Amino acid sequence: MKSKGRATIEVGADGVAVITIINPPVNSLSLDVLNSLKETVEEALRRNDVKAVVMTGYHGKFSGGFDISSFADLQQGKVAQPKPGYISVDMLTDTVEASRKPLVAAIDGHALGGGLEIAMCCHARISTPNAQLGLPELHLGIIPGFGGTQRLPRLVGLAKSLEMMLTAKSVKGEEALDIGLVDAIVSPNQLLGTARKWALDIWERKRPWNVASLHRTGNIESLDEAKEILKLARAQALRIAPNLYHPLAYIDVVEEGIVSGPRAGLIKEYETFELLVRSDTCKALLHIFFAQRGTMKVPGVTDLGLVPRHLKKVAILGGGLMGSGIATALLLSNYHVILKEVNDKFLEAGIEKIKGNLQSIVNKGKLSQEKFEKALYLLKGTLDYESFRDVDMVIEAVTEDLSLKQQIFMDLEKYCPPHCILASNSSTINLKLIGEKTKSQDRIIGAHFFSPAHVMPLLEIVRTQKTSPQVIVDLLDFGKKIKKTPAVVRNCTGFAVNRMFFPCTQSALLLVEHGADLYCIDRAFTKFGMPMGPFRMCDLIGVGVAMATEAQFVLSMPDRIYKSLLISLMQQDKRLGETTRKGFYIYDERRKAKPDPEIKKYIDKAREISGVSIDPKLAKLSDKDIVEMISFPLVNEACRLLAEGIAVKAADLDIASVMGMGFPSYRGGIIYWADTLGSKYICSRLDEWARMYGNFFKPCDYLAEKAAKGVPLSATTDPAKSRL
Ligand SMILES: C[C@H](O)CC(=O)SCCNC(=O)CCNC(=O)[C@H](O)C(C)(C)COP(=O)(O)OP(=O)(O)OC[C@H]1O[C@@H](n2cnc3c(N)ncnc32)[C@H](O)[C@@H]1OP(=O)(O)O
Repeated sequence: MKSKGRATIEVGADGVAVITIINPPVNSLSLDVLNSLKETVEEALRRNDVKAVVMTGYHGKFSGGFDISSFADLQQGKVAQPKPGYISVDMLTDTVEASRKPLVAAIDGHALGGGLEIAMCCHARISTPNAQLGLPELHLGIIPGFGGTQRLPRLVGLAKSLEMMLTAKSVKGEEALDIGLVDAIVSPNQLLGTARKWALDIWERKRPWNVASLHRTGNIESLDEAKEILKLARAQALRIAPNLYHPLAYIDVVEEGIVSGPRAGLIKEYETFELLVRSDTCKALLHIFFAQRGTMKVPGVTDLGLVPRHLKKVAILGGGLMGSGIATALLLSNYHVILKEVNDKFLEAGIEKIKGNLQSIVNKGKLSQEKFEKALYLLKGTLDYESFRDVDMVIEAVTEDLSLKQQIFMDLEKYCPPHCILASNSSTINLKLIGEKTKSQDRIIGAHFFSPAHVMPLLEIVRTQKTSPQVIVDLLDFGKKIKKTPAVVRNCTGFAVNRMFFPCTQSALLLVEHGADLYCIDRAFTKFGMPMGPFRMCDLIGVGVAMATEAQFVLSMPDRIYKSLLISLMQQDKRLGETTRKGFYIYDERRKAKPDPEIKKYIDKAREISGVSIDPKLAKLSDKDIVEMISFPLVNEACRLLAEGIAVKAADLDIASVMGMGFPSYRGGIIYWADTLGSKYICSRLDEWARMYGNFFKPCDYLAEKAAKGVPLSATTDPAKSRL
């Protein structure tokens, strides 16, 4: 059983008490820890042999913030503070911050959320250069609840604090020093010593007693300026996340502190926190938090005690959009990369794309020139397999052509060392077919990236029945190292993400051919929270890719394909999407999409050929109906993935939908969202549409069964029965 978290106190001969927060792995602030922290601070303040206090975290980690796993108890009202705002006001403000003995925070590792809020109550903060300090609460659908909304603006200024909180981004030690969040940075081995001395210096008046963070005014803007900044922040929050309430609630709380004083701000912060922690948004985002970490746990694989091997050198086959994006991601994580192309021209183009990707990161100020050059130094181009003799992994990223891929895997088997992992970035083709002509099936695996590969957060890891657990463990570790969230799924055509996404496009085509407006569909989808609608997405990936994907699905799921000729008619006229500046939309030179009235011509023709008649109801669909008619087929396919054991946990599909398709995280992912609507409702609507528009909408057995029993879709199969 996990031991209780606690805080310990150790008083040195110098009169400094070191209070250590202990709750591995991230020293989160459970109620046990907070109670113990209060007791140790009170002890330090009481004891005559204590002059000053240093607060730190166990094992080089200050604190990852309030214990997120206890949020469920808060939501269910199982725990409550002894009185409103007790932790924030009584404990942190009136005990820690108001203490007459100086407290200094010694920060290494993470000081996030409640962790940073406690540090901000101290009278000085010393940090290491690599420490990460931030208030990421908005990512969880809440606002800081331990005074962060009031202290951060007063320490670093309103504008910077809004930037940090609204983006939920942390800053490292150096930047924290620049903006006034910490008072000094030192190396980890000097941290405690420096913090002790700093605390004693304050006690001995060798350093000034800083005004408490809550009452500082030096860095905060004037009232007029502050109001202007808050107005801009509200506009920005509405633009970025129009469906979300909590960023606006957070701005209101900050404003309350500025207009009515920090104490009033603390009270409003408490009230707002209590409200938000019970919101659907918070529940969905908490689900995503744990689901994301859960992807690293693959039953029957990660519980075998295997240690991931160190992959040093990786070869990438193909320098196109995907290959160059993958290479960029690897170079940024310090992997040696060999890029192979078929001729000089393509190789040069691939290398140029990689340089362009890296340069754009430099231009955004997120990569130094030195690191840019280091990344390029790690890259080698080649036209043959000679340099593949010592690679640890190859990622094939050539076009979706089965026979080409089969030939490549046969070649790889000849040239690569026996330990080398043979990965394919195929987005749709069944891996069993790709590796069919080799004897290396135990080391063949899918490493499916999403475009742009150096930006998109998901790595879909596809295992066949023969892929060895060691190779899966290696890929999970590799995914984490290149800062992707891995999701392990079973092999099939389209794997999880594309298999779920395909019915979305199909359903959109069906609706349009039956009379719905294409642009209304895309608009309803983006209002729902998707980054773009299915037609805009089709233009982005290109009509050619959409056709190739469809060809694969026509073979693997012929019984539930909606046959539309719309895309092939567009292809015949070279309306290939964004690249040709004409697809479902037309594009200006800055790639801004505009509806094109000409598209009606293609829709009419497709309708005429397939003999579909217009259903006038579809021209007047509400946004809600559009979203459901497009998304429920997706839910249906997700259910098939669970029934077939392609995904072992419903939560993995939530992550795959959020990180691979841009499904809004604040809706908790596809299955979580579906469960908020109820399996019965979804099944009945699909049934209704199946009667009206055909088998494409027919609910699968898994969905029908859950609906009949009235149980959630996430109540998955017996894992033992799953094929994983
Ligand atoms: C009142 C306050 O204002 C409210 C708050 O403080 S809300 C909390 C704010 N803090 C956060 O949002 C930080 C969340 N945590 C993180 O971002 C990352 O875990 C981290 C950067 C601290 C560490 O990252 P990393 O080293 O990659 O470890 P990671 O795999 O994420 O986490 C390790 C384990 O700690 C758990 N964990 C991380 N932060 C936690 C937290 N705040 N509470 C409880 N558990 C936490 C994870 O669930 C995971 O558990 P598992 O091993 O059982 O899956």
